[in-house]
Amino acid sequence: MDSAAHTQAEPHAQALEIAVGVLVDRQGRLLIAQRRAGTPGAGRWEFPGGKQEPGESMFDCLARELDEEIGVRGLRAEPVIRFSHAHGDRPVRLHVWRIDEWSGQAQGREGQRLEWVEREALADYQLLPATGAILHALFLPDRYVITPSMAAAGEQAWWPALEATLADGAPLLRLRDHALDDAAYQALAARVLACAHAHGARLLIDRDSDMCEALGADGVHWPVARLLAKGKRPLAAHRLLAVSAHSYSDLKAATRLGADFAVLSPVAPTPTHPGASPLGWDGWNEARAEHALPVYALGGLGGEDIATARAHNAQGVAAIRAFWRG
Ligand SMILES: Nc1nc2c([nH]c(=O)n2[C@@H]2O[C@H](COP(=O)(O)OP(=O)(O)OP(=O)(O)O)[C@@H](O)[C@H]2O)c(=O)[nH]1
Ligand SMILES: [Mg+2]
Repeated sequence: MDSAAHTQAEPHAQALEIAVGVLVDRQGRLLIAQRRAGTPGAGRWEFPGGKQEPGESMFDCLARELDEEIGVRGLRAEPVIRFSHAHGDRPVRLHVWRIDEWSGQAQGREGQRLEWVEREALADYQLLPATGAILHALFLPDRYVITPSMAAAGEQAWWPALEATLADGAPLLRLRDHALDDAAYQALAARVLACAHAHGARLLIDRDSDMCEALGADGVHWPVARLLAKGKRPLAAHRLLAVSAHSYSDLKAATRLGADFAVLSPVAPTPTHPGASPLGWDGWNEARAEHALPVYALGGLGGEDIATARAHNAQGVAAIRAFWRG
């Protein structure tokens, strides 16, 4: 079993527990702080936060650290993601919150520099490793829509359903149609992309990165085996690389090879994959573990499962039928 292997190989018990707070102001800018000389990662930029003290809950730790480091209190905070990664000689487990309301004016109380930065401008800063996972978790939606094949739905019905799905507020889509050859898929994807962008939605395609570039699509979605065969991230950093995973080791490979997010399935039985045995939430938890990337739960789930999914450290729910307005 993957999960047993992981417990033996990576003893998370030794990880330092860290609360991290991302303050977001009314203009959508994020607060970053520069690590001081003499601390690990000096000079790099981070989101404020720090180590849990004995007897303290993670939220109390967040509140204390933000008060100590930047002088803000009265946090209204939403959990965003929890993940572990090796930082220096010790693994750290980051518990990340998004904070939209607080009292007091943020100031560097330990002599550190602070800056309010627009998301797009963060690329100009030397951030701590794994900040990418935090940013994706902050800005990816809680639903990921996978399109049904056009042949199954019928072309007449498919296009109005796409429009209705987009109008319903589907910010992220994957165009899944394995029956089409590359030329037909590319022609379809060009049209779908225009619709998606007209609604401010992003579209990932199932094909190679050259097609993604040629179309100007927002990224690609691959099975993990395809990424393993490629051996490295196939895309520029500004495009999204999504990966389909079914186990702890799939997610580990996806993380190592630079995926931006993953979809882990199946949670529950689903008619589209009748042979697959469901993970259930316990199995999902074990496989999701604390990989440093956002992971959607997929398989027999819908909008009503988003809260449960988020409580299991999921980014949200991915679905075909539940989100398609066909
Ligand atoms: N605050 C923060 N720490 C992070 C992030 N990412 C990340 O790997 N870390 C790591 O998590 C640990 C945070 O501990 P810290 O040095 O801030 O601890 P602290 O505030 O309690 O400081 P202290 O040890 O001076 O009391 C560091 O090893 C840091 O490199 C992040 O985005 N924000
Ligand atoms: Mg700190």
